[in-house]
Amino acid sequence: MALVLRQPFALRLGVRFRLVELRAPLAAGPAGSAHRGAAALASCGLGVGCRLTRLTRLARPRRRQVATRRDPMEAGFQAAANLAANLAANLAADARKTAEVTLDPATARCAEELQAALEKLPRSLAMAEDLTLALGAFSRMKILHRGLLDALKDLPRELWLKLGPGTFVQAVAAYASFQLEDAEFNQVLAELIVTRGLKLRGPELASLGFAAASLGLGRFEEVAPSLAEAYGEVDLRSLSAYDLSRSCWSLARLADTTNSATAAASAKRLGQAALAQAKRGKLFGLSLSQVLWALHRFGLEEEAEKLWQEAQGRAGRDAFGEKLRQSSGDSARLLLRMAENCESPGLKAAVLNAAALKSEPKAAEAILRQMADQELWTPVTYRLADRLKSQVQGAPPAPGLREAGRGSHKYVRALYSALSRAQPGDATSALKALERFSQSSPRAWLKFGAADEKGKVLEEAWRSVKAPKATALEFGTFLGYSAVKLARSLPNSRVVTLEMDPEVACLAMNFIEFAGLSHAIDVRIGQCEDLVDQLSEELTPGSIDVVYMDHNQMTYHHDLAQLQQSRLLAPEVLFAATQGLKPGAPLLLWHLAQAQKAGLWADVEFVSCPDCGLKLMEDWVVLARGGATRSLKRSGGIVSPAPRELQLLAAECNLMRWRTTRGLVDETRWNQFVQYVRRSVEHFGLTSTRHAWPDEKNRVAARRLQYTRLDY
Ligand SMILES: C[S@@+](CC[C@H](N)C(=O)[O-])C[C@H]1O[C@@H](n2cnc3c(N)ncnc32)[C@H](O)[C@@H]1O
Repeated sequence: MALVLRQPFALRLGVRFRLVELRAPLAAGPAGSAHRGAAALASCGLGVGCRLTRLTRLARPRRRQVATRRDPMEAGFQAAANLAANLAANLAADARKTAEVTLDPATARCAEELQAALEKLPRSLAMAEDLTLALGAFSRMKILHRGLLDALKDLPRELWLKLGPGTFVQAVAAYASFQLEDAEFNQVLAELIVTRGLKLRGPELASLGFAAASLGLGRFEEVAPSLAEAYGEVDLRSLSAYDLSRSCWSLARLADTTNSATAAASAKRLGQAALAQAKRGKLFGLSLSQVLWALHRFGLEEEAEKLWQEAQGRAGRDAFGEKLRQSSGDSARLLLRMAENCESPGLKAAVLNAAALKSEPKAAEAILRQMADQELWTPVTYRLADRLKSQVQGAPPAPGLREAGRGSHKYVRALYSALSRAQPGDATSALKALERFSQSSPRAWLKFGAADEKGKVLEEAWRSVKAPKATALEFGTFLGYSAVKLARSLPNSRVVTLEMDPEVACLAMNFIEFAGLSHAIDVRIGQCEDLVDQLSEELTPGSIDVVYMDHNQMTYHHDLAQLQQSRLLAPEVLFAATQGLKPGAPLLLWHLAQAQKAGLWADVEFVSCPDCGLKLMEDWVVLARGGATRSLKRSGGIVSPAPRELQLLAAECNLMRWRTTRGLVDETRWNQFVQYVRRSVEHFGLTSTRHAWPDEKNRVAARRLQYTRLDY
């Protein structure tokens, strides 16, 4: 059965895989009996029975009965798969810490045993079930196992069709959690979803829909209608708030939201069920923001408003972020509401300052008065009051609050450190103060992609832009450090900068006002993908002269493709991105190199620099200049998909990003990992084109480092 693509090929690059890292629940795979697994593994002669004793003792007994395989090879694979499930179960049960499981030699041995068994094992239904079990376990442990992924991809179609519905969903969900961009296999999965039919229980349907949306299967015409219909039939009372919200989100990602009555009707039902959950106090934060986002996409504004009224007391940052993006007109009112939930006085004052910055003068005056009553004026408020010629008597007296307050987050402390050390209106001293804060201790370190040597390379490139009144678009504002650098490097420019975290965006607005650049820098709150859609309605085609990306390396190439299709880019656009090697954006490197060969970019550079002042850490700044012979907007149809090795490498880079958030990757491991990324991309002809190291010896030493992989 051939599935029809919903979009022309040229548009396919724009299909998104966003939110998976943030929102993907780790696929819930089945788990077999630990004891059976141990016995089977011992009996098949792989020689690890004794090691298993320790591991199985840690595991919680699992209820699911798994038939023991007769064939010794099958039994060995089953045992290894059970072992993987036990390792993951220990993790889930909190019996062991993430670090232990990821770095544990037992995990490495289990991965090797699976690989060894896979190489010899004939494909059968039993094998496919065990494969699903093992892949689900590795997905939950956030460890990539290439052999398992390859085996899943190569499973014969008849086995896919024989898998029970639950196992099928688990297999697709586990695969999707790795975010591979394999268009060919996606087509196979899309076809299977449609062919097999969707008679599933509610939670299974939620998992499958989420996996399909994460993989971008909505591009295949039949997938969205099938899922929409299935959502329409399922008993929504069986869904938790979590499953309801991801179902709603998935449907909006998969379906053509402007032209599908079935999908809109299912979205409405899901929205009503979400409202019921909100009334019980069960829908908040990210889940709430997903439903709001989806209802808005379907044009179900009344439903979205009812839901917001019900749930806003428990909204959290994500939902406020989404609401702020949707209602640009009353952003000040929303920020005032958000400020009520800020515990630290420093953050509260910063959010109120941001509300005043977003208000008309009369409303801003009222906010300043409210802040004075609460003694929340900061140096930023004094600057703003000056600009507005406010009549309000500030409190505390000038210069105002310069301490973030006890228990404040590092980012808030960083802002206040700048407010207390730098000169108001002096961008250079403000930037220096942030740098000093970041360097003051390892715990204070902040990720500024445009600092140090990389900063010099970027500033030099920005200064070379010839457009007299350039418009620059930045992805990832954070505290506004690079936005200020951009605005300084491009005199008379307008910088639009995109930030998904509303509190962080408020801190940035404060920093920018303090640096005296509010007139030049416009901070927009929301997911960049949605904000770019909004910008393309607002700006004239060809109006963006500079793009700078420093947000999520996994999506750089999609975000660039979206910009190209939006026609917003000027023909001579300068595209710049940092973190090309750390954690790595192999797919962006591939796409740019391919597009340059196709004559879409006049010039592409990968500049090797030390990362953020760290001596042996290599990173690449990516620069691409327009002005080529072919129109940039056509690149989607010309650039060939990245080879599988690079797709897998991109997934590994993403897992390293995740491990960093768990404190699993120290500086030494990062130094080694980036060299592994460098060697891997060099196999595909992607090499650095120039070096900007203050000390060449360090670059040479860094390039000798070897990495022991955490993935398999
Ligand atoms: C490394 S920081 C940016 C640093 C900043 N450019 C600088 O040097 O000052 C990345 C920022 O991107 C934001 N971000 C990540 N993904 C995003 C997305 N999809 N849309 C908007 N912002 C995003 C994060 O919240 C974070 O604040």
